[in-house]
Amino acid sequence: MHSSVYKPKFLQRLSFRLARSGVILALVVSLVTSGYQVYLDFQDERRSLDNSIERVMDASKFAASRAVHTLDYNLANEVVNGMFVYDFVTYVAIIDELGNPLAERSSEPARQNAHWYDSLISNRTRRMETQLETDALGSDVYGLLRMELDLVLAYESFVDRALSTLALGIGKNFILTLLFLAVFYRLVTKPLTLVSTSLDDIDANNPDGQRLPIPRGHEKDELGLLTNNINVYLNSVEKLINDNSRARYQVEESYNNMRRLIDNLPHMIYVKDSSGRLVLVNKTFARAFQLDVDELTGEHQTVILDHYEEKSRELIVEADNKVLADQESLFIPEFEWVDPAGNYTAMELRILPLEFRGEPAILSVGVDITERKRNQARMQHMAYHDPLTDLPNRHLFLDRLDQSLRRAIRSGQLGALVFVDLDNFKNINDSLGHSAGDTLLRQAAGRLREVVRSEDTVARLGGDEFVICMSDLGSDPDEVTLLANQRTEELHHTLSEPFFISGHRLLVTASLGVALFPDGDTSASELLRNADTAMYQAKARGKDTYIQFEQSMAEATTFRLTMESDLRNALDREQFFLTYQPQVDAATNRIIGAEALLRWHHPVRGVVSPVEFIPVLEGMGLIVKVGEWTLRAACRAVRDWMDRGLWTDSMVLGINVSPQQFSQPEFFDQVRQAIDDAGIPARCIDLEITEGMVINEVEETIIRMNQIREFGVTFSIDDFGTGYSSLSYLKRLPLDVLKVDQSFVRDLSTDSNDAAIVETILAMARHLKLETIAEGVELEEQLEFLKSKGCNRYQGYYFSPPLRVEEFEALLKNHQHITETL
Ligand SMILES: Nc1nc2c(ncn2[C@@H]2O[C@H](COP(=O)(O)O[C@H]3[C@@H](O)[C@H](n4cnc5c(=O)[nH]c(N)nc54)O[C@@H]3COP(=O)(O)O)[C@@H](O)[C@H]2O)c(=O)[nH]1
Repeated sequence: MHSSVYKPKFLQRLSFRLARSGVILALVVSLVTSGYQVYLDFQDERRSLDNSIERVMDASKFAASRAVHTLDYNLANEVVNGMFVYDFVTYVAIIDELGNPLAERSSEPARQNAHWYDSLISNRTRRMETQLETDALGSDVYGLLRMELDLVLAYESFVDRALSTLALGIGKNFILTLLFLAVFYRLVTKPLTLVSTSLDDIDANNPDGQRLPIPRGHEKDELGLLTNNINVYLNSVEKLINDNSRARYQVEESYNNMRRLIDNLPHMIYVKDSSGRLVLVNKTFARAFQLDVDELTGEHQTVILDHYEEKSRELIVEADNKVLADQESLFIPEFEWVDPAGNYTAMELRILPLEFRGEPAILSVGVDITERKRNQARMQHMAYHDPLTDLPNRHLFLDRLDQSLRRAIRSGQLGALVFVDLDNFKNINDSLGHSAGDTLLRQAAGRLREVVRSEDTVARLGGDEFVICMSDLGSDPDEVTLLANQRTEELHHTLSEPFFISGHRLLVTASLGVALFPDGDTSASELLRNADTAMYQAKARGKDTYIQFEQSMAEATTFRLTMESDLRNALDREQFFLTYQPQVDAATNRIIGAEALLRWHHPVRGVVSPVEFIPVLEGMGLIVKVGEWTLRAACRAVRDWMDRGLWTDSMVLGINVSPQQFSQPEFFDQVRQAIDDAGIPARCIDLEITEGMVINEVEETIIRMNQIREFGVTFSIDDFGTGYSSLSYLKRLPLDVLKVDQSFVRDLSTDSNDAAIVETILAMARHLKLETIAEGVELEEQLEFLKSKGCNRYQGYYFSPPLRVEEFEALLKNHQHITETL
């Protein structure tokens, strides 16, 4: 484990310390055991010495007693000499009762060897005496037998032996200790050092699978167990390190993901500590201050607070403090700040209590709601304004009118409401297209706005209908009437000025209705209806004029509303029926086909003209359903006539198609279905379209017409010459027949212009290889003129008015029969 492992010096090594202790212990043990052994030997030695001396003394005592008793000096000397049996006897004397030696002898000094321990013995000589008695009872003592011993000599061999014993003991223990140490070194110290060295080679911070080898022969002992345990510990360490690094990786990954997430959020996210220091900010937040995340992190919030409005700043600091104190989140729905570029930004802020790195903090999430607010304002504007002209819409207008009405009632100041409807706007829309129509409406709105005062309200109700509310015109009804008419005249006039749209100079007229207010307890919406009624009256009186509302006019409006209501049920109640106007070939006088013309049988009013109800149906959008009914009814009639031999497959029935009907995506399917269901040849059907329908979205119209023509149906262009269409359009259309409008035919004989127009139309048709049918032929002169100009087909009262089905069938029967027999 590298640097963490301590390498002991020799003197600190376990083996040395064990050796040192072993040696000391061996010495002590040896000394104690050997000393004890010497002590025991010494006791034996002393006992043995005493016994020997005693024996010598006892053996010599009798003879010594006799020598004293008999004063036998020779005997005494013999006894004394005889007692020198041991080397260590240094002096023997037999002393009489007077204390005089009878015989005595000392050993020779030469025998007394010097020893290293001589000086240790303080009393080297030991004296032993026994009394010499005359009888065995010892009652009569008359001398002494004295003997002196040299203890050094006496114990000389013992000392040698004891020293040997000691030396042997110590030596033996010492050698044993050394042997034990060698074994200990081999069995413990060496493998321990090996384990320690191996451990040192392992990086504790990254064991990387390295483990300690178990020293050979130690697999089953404590060392093996220790090594195993260390390896188990290393396993745990490695697992811990792996877990730790995995956890660290996961923490880092989570942090990076969190960072990526918050940096890519469009919201401003920042965390402040309790002192107001920004400890975490995301990119959106930093970017708002034109700074990097790193530049802002760690800064005090004053850096950003400087950008806030005074009020917003106080609001935020207060909110932050409250969140910190209450530990509850707070929501600030709106506050403003100025970005470094000086733009005002509206923000929505959510502040939440948080613990950041163990410290109380606050998390703020700011959402830029500037765009949302702008959108809300835009939506609010859209909800109350007309998207085309940006004028107030019906909703807002009624609101303002209501306010003006109330004000007028309070103040007694009268006002006027003007209802404007452009005349024949539909024609412009149909012939020049919707975008031209839209431009016209925008321009008309602009002109109306220019004419009125700033306090007046101009609104668009929809289509070509505009309304103007003019308040505070005065308190005198006559003067106000005059002024209102004058202002209305100005409005009328401004709209009659030519409009220039898409290269066209358009002259547009308008019909206007005026209603003064207050008018009794008339409400705002009733006022609007009154002005509308007056406008309808202006239309009814030939358009291009203005009329002031009178109570009697209300009936006309009621009439129109009633018609709408009646028309809603007319289809279900089977009140519609078709009339058929024959189309004739002037050369052969044969009926070559017919035009199906719709009629409405009103239960009260009787048969109502399509001139009256078709615009209403178109206005209601009901024309699509009714047109489909007409298509099916006409095809069924042809089927019926063919079955009855009244109709040949060379005859063609013309069916009028309204623009709304034609623009339906499902129109093609409706036509094919009606023809298939009836089981008639498609060439028996001719669809009459108008110029306006064609000019609007030409490409799309051509595609549709071709699709239908491929099926076999033919196309006629109706009312040609009355719209804004040009030859270039006509050239591109997949047409079969051109119908000359009855308005040109009507005055053929009297109006040379009309005659020239008809002639031109016929020449154009010839050039484009189109069949021609003249409409509204009532007189022979008209027919003759048309024939002379090459138009042989005609339709008109001259031959027959539109007929009910049974009349038409009778005509078919009789007329074809007559012409065939001719
Ligand atoms: N979208 C649909 N429009 C339809 C349908 N049926 C009719 N119409 C259109 O209504 C307009 C008025 O039609 P109507 O009152 O039927 O008048 C037609 C004829 O009666 C009239 N006519 C025919 N000959 C003469 C005549 O000699 N003199 C005279 N004064 N009038 C005559 O002309 C009308 C036919 O016109 P056109 O369709 O242009 O050929 C009219 O515009 C119809 O188109 C319908 O089902 N759908």
